[in-house]
Parts: sequence; structure tokens; C-alpha cells
Amino acid sequence: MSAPALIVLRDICFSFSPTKPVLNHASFVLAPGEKIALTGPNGAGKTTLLHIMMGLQTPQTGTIEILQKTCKTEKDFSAIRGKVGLLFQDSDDQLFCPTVIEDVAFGPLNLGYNDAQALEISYKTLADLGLSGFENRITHQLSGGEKRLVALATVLAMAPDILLLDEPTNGLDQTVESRLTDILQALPQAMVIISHNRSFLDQVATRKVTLHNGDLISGDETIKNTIAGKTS
Ligand SMILES: Nc1ncnc2c1ncn2[C@@H]1O[C@H](COP(=O)(O)OP(=O)(O)OP(=O)(O)O)[C@@H](O)[C@H]1O
Repeated sequence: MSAPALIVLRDICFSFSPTKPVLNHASFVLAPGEKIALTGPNGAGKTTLLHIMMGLQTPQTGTIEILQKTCKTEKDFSAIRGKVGLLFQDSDDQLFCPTVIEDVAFGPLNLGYNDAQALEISYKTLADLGLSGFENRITHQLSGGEKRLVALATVLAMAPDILLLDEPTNGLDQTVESRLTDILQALPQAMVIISHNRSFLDQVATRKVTLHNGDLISGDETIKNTIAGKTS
């Protein structure tokens, strides 16, 4: 029997205003081990879809299951938020502490780790991302690319079961993008990645879904299936 899906969205309709639907009976499944590229034109509703998965937006119709739990209310979503890590499109929405180490340690502390454990996790996460030495930097003084990586560190430090990454390569130079590509390829977690960066998606994603006219269309033969043992 195959492992149960991690995220199941069924028949989601969502609009910010009655005259302009964003999602129109969209359905979506994330299975364990999948790294799904979520693509589509500007304004198609990709970020909105990720926010619906986190309970940050509430659809007008449809059902949401996260980690086999039906999620409707804020209470339902708050119970799963530690297990689902969202990298916001704008790093400034993610980073709110004075220093890098405080921002990265915030998640582990919230999960119940003590100060020493949270610091150890944070130092290691920063080192994995090539950010050793950034611990005491003032967050708002970082460059855009540095903020992007620190924002990712705040997500990875919580070791979530699912990663929702909204344009993770924005602002990264080629070297850092390559490092991020290697890191995401090696991570065992299932993830949904919004990106307009085709070569990055080709290397990381195992499957592609595209938002078009409010609905999700599956498949793209050019995306490499990088799941071990399977070929595209
Ligand atoms: N808070 C809001 N209030 C009203 N309209 C909004 C709001 N947020 C987003 N929208 C609109 O909803 C639509 C979908 O936006 P969304 O950010 O989800 O698109 P996207 O596919 O992620 O776009 P991009 O690739 O440009 O980031 C757009 O037309 C956008 O202008």
C-alpha cells in the first residue's frame, strides 16, 4: 500500500473579490518524497495556493487535508504549522528579530527545545547554508540574497515534514543558487516550490503542476524525475 498523501486539496475555490476568481475548483496532492514545481504566470494564484495550505487564506469552497488531518479552523492549522515550513516570497515577512541567530532559533524554541538545543540547531542550520559567522549580524542590514538564505534557515531549523518554498532562489547569485540546489536535492522532505527559475526547477523538482485559469494542470515531460530509481 502506498504511503498516505501529505497534502490533499479538493475542489478549492478562492477569490479576493467576487468578480475575479483566483482558484477555480483546483485540486492538488503532495505525496511523500515529491518535490513539486508549482508554476504559472504572474498573478496566477501560486502564492495564494501556498497560503491556503498554511491556513493563511481561507477558501470559499473545498477541503484541505494536511498530514491526514482535515484543516478548517485556525486551531486545526495551528496544530500542523510546526510540521509545515513556509518560506515567504518576501524575506522581510519572515525575519522579525534583531539578529540572525534570534530569528533562526525562534522556531526551535517555539517547538520546545531549550536555549542550548535551539542554539545548537541554529548554528548547524546556518553552517549547512554556508552562513557560519552570520549569527550576530543585524537582520535588516543583510543583503537581499543573504536575507533569502537566513529566511530559509528559519524554516529548515524547524525540520518540518513539508516545505512550501515561495521563490527560494530570488536574489541569489549563481554560486549560492547551486548550493541551494544541492541542499534541496538532498533533503528528504516533500516540498512544493514556486519558482520562475526553469533550470533550478529542472534540477530539483520531481513533478510539475501549472496554475492556469485558476486550475492546476499536471505534468511536464521536461522536468526530470529525480526520485531515486525512477526515470523520466
Ligand atoms: N491581499 C490581496 N488582496 C487582493 N488581491 C490580491 C491579494 N493578494 C494577491 N491578490 C491578487 O490575487 C492574484 C493571485 O496572486 P498571487 O500572489 O497568488 O499570484 P502568483 O501566481 O503567486 O504571482 P507571482 O508569480 O507574480 O508571484 C493576483 O491577481 C493578485 O493581484
